[in-house]
Amino acid sequence: MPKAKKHRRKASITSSSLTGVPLPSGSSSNPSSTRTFIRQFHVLIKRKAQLQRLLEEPRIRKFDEQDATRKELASIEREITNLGGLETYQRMSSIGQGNDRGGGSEKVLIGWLNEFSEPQRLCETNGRFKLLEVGALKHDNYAAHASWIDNTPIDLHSRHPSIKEQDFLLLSEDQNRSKWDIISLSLVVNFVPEPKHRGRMLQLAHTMLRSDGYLFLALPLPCILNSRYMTPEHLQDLMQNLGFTQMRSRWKEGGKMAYWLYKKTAIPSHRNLMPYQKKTVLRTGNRNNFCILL
Ligand SMILES: C[S@@+](CC[C@H](N)C(=O)[O-])C[C@H]1O[C@@H](n2cnc3c(N)ncnc32)[C@H](O)[C@@H]1O
Repeated sequence: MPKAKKHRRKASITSSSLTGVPLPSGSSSNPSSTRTFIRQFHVLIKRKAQLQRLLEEPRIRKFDEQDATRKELASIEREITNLGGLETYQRMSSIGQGNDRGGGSEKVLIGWLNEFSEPQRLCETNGRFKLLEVGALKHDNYAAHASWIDNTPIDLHSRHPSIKEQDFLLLSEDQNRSKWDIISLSLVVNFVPEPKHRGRMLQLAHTMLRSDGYLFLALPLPCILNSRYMTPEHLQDLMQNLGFTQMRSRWKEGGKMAYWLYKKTAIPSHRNLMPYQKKTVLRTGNRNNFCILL
C-alpha cells in the first residue's frame, strides 16, 4: 500500500526552529526577548519588501511562481500581524533600547551640540534649531531643550498626537529643501528593509539640511562591525561622497550602538558613486547582510 503523503506546514521564517530562540510573548520586557522580537520583526519586514519587489519584476511571469510569491507574502503579513505589527514593534523598541542604551540617543546628540557650543551661539541670536526627528517613539525627547531646539517628530506610525504620521521617504523634496538645521536618523536607516531606500534616506537628508546643518545617525553596532557589506571605513567613504563631513563618532568594541554626527558640506565635484551602487563583499565568514546602496 502506498504511504500517505505527510503534509507539513511551512515553518515561519522567524520560528524558533530557524532562529534557535524561543518566540517572546509580545508583552515581555525581558531584554533578551525584546531583542529577539526586534530581530524577528526586521527579518519579516525585509522578506516582505523582497517579495513585494519580486511581484513587481516582470521576470516572474509564470502564474504558479507569482501565486507562490503572493501566498508567501500573505503568510509574512499574517506573521507581522500576529506579532502585533508596527505598534508592538515600537513598544518593544522603546523598552529594549532603553535597556540597551540607558536612555535615548538624544543625549548623545545634545552632548555633541554642546561640545560645539551651539546652544550658547543660538542664545546670542535668539535662534532655535529646527530639528526633524525621524522615527520618533516619544513626542518629548527634546522637551528639556525647547529653548534652543524646535523639534518636529515624525514616524510611520504615530504614538502621540504631537508626532506627525509621515514617511520620511515621501516628504516633498521641494518643500523641505535646505529647511532643517538638524535631522536625526536614530535606528531608522537599519529599519528600512531595502538597501537602496537606506541610501535614498541619506541623500534626502542631505537635500533637506541647510548648508552646515547636522545629520545625527545611530545604528546597531553589528551593522558596521559584523556586516559582509559594510565597515566603518566604507560608511565613512559613502558619507563623504554624499557630501557629509564626520564631526564626531562613538562606539566601543562589545557595545550595542554606534553614533555619528555629520555636517552637510558640498557634494564633492569628482565623486564616484560606483562603489556604492551594488553589493560588494568586504568581509567573509558568519556575518549579517546590512548594506546601504545608492
Ligand atoms: C527602532 S525605532 C527607533 C526609534 C528611536 N528613533 C530610537 O532611536 O530609539 C524605528 C522607528 O523608525 C520609524 N521609521 C522607519 N522608517 C521610517 C520612515 N521612512 N519614515 C518615518 N519613520 C520611519 C519606525 O516606524 C520606528 O518607529
